[in-house]
Amino acid sequence: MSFSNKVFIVTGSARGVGAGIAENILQNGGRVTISDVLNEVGLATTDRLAKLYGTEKVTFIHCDVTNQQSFESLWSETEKIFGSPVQVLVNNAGVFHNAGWEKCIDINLKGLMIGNYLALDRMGKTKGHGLGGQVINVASLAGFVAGSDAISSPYFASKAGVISLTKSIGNDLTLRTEGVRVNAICMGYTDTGLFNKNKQLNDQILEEVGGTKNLLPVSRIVDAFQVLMSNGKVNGRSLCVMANIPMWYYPRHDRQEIIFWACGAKLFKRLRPNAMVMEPWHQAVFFIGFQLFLFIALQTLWRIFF
Ligand SMILES: NC(=O)C1=CN([C@@H]2O[C@H](COP(=O)(O)OP(=O)(O)OC[C@H]3O[C@@H](n4cnc5c(N)ncnc54)[C@H](O)[C@@H]3O)[C@@H](O)[C@H]2O)C=CC1
Ligand SMILES: CCCCCC(=O)/C=C/[C@H]1C=CC(=O)[C@@H]1CCCCCCC(=O)O
Repeated sequence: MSFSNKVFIVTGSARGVGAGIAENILQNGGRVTISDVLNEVGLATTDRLAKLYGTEKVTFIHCDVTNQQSFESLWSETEKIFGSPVQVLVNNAGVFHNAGWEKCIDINLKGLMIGNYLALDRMGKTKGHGLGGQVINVASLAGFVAGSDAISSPYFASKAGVISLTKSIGNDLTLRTEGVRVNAICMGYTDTGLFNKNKQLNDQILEEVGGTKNLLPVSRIVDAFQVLMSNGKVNGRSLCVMANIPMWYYPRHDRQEIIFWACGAKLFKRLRPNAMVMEPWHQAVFFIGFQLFLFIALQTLWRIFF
């Protein structure tokens, strides 16, 4: 997809996934601000990319995403340097739980909230340049599942928050009134530099996923970014990326699931009028029963019509 001079901001892009996305933007003719708290690494990445794609296409601005003022000046400086409005924000900056739980929540969730609201303010029709735009939040599959210990729980909780934020802020009303779409990328373990830093964690993760062949290369996250950029319609969705299988969209409206279980609880009330709670094993029986019912109903229909 050609980005023909479109202006992008990618947070936490000194290295890893963010740097991969920034390079892809340049390869496709866009202009990008690389931003990070790591000045030295950020400047080195920017230098390397400037040599390949032109100094007028890429710049580095220091930004700590947890700081509103820092984020605001990142946005204003970018527009000043490139002389055009920002049209896409990639909220990629993130840390893992080893940074400490408060930092993890601050950077992964609060930082993204600052970014999302700022994007609505600056790109939206109400207060901003009015051209609309896109926000891509880098979440994780960790946002859908449970971690296996208390230590990693802030990371899982922060990413669940990002998925929820994406669903809620990426709603039809906001899209109509502001012209801004908000989606997320939820990937599994990805082979960024990080994997060489902590041998114990590396070994644990590699065992969990079944070897390096099941780690995602950064290029697959770049592909996911391209998918979201080329799809002009999706909003509030999480694009899930796992190794060796196609990507898929997690639906925004998980109301169906709530309705399913509410129907289950209603039926359960008929069987056990005084029960206060439908226990997990009741739910399992209901779920299996429902599948059986569907199977028998479909078989009967098949027999009638064919
Ligand atoms: N590597 C993996 O297995 C996975 C990573 N992710 C997510 O992908 C994103 C990128 O991660 P990686 O590239 O793997 O890690 P990374 O550590 O290479 O890159 C993250 C960048 O964010 C920057 N950063 C940290 N705190 C910041 C702050 N307050 N303000 C601005 N920048 C800040 C770091 O300096 C770093 O350059 C993160 O949000 C991470 O949670 C999601 C799923 C899997
Ligand atoms: C199905 C979970 C996918 C998680 C993908 C992800 O975001 C991974 C990030 C990890 C890379 C290095 C880390 O420190 C991150 C978190 C690792 C959590 C592992 C903890 C073990 C567990 O609770 O399962």
